[in-house]
This record gives sequence, C-alpha cells and structure tokens, in this order.
Amino acid sequence: MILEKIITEKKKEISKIKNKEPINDLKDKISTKNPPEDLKKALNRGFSIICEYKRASPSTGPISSKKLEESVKSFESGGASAISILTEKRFFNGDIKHLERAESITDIPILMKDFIIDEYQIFQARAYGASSILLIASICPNLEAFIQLSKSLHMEPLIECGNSLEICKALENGAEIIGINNRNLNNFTINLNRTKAFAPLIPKEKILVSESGVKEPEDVKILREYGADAILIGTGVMKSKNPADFIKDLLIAGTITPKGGPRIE
Ligand SMILES: O=P(O)(O)OC[C@@H](O)[C@@H](O)c1c[nH]c2ccccc12
Repeated sequence: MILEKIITEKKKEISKIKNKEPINDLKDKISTKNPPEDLKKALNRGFSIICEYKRASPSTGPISSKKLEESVKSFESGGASAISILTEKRFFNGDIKHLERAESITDIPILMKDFIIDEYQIFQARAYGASSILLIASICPNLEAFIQLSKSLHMEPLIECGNSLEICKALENGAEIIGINNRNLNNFTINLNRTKAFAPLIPKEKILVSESGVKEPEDVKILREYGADAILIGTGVMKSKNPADFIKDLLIAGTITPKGGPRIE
C-alpha cells in the first residue's frame, strides 16, 4: 500500500535530517520568529478556500512545474484564505524550504502538508515558517500529544479524519479544524460523499475543511450543501491556466450557496 511506503521512507528521512539539523537548532530558530498567522481566524469568515502548491502526487504523477512564487501570488489574488504547501519530497516533489519562501512573500496562513509521524516535524514546520500543520489521524502515533505540541507553538492544526472514531478522538483532544479527505489515501478514489457522511459529526463551532477532488464550481456547491466551511484544492488550481480567476469562480459558488446539511446555523 502506498501510504505504508510513504511512511517507511519518511522514517528514514527523519532519522537522517535529525542529525543534519538537530532539534535544538530548530528551537533556536523558532525563538527568533514572530507568532504565526492564525489559521482558524482566517477560515472563520463564511466560506473559505485553501489552495495547495502541489507539484506531483503518487496518484497523478507530475502535476505542474509552476514556480512557487507565481502560484502563491495567484492564490492570494484569487482570494484564497490560506495556502497549503506539500513539503513531502519523494512522492510529491515537495521541499520544506518552500515554506520559508512562501512566508517571505505572503501574509496569509501557510499550512505544512506532510506525513507527520514525529514531533520533530512539528518543530520543523514552525521553524520554516508554517502557521499550521496537517495531522493525519490514521498515521499519527499520539494525536493528543501532537495536537498539544502544535498548539503550544501557536499553530492550530488541521486534523484529517477518515472515520467517526478519528473525528471523536480529534474533538476530544481539542481539535478546532477538522479535514475530511474526499480521496481515500489507500486507493486514491475520490468520493465527495465522504464529506456528506461525516459532516453531521462535526459541531457547528468547529471548522470543517473538505479536502481533495474539487474540479469545478459545481463541486464546491455540492460540498457547501453538505456543510463544508472551507475546501482544500491542489491539482485543480495547479493545472488551471488562470488560477486567480478559477479560484474567484469557486469562491463565488461557495459564497452564494448557503451552508447546508445538519451543520446549518
Ligand atoms: O489535488 P486535490 O485533489 O485538489 O487534493 C488536494 C489535497 O486535499 C490533497 O493533496 C491531500 C489531502 N490530504 C492529504 C494528505 C497527504 C497528501 C496529500 C493530501
């Protein structure tokens, strides 16, 4: 299974990088930085879009060779509320340094998208300029501790949940932002009904981010009707010829569609 492969690689990468850049160096770096942007606040203004800088993926292969700076600027001018940056190297062609480069040119929150299995990576995220991190509940070795650590570094994490037990666990441990991935990470199939199925379990005062598989404004409309507060889109914006206009169209679709489902105000 691909997820297992990614994790095996990740473990090797972390043990190498810990020697190259010890955790105390990261802590020193963090101590010189200002507190990051507030992701929950940024997503708490009606309907929001998180755009992802994603150059490749195991399911699609190469996606785009656009420069980071160009993408960040187009996401911002289209009206994205936050930017997700896929930092995983081997399978997604990402780079941790993209966080630093993005932070230097934008004021909107930056989410580090990676496969976080070690607390070291949470310090790394903050040291390199992230405002938030993705925690995938199914692979996180200690959700409670990782959420606590992230919050203590002033990063409100996005917790990706794939079933009701994971949602309960995330909420129990103080999660404020819950992600439902419409893509099954084991076989890559997209099913927007995943958002529909789990939205009722997420209290109104929490932020529900519907992740993956958005191709057109119609998809946004559907997800909004299911109760999403925000969507996260990667491939669609990376492949678009005019990302800013595309994002604006998605934003209009999400904004004119009243939030539905059991999560209605
Ligand atoms: O490219 P898409 O279908 O718009 O999906 C973006 C994002 O949701 C996806 O990259 C993602 C969601 N959760 C993840 C966890 C790991 C890696 C990647 C992901």
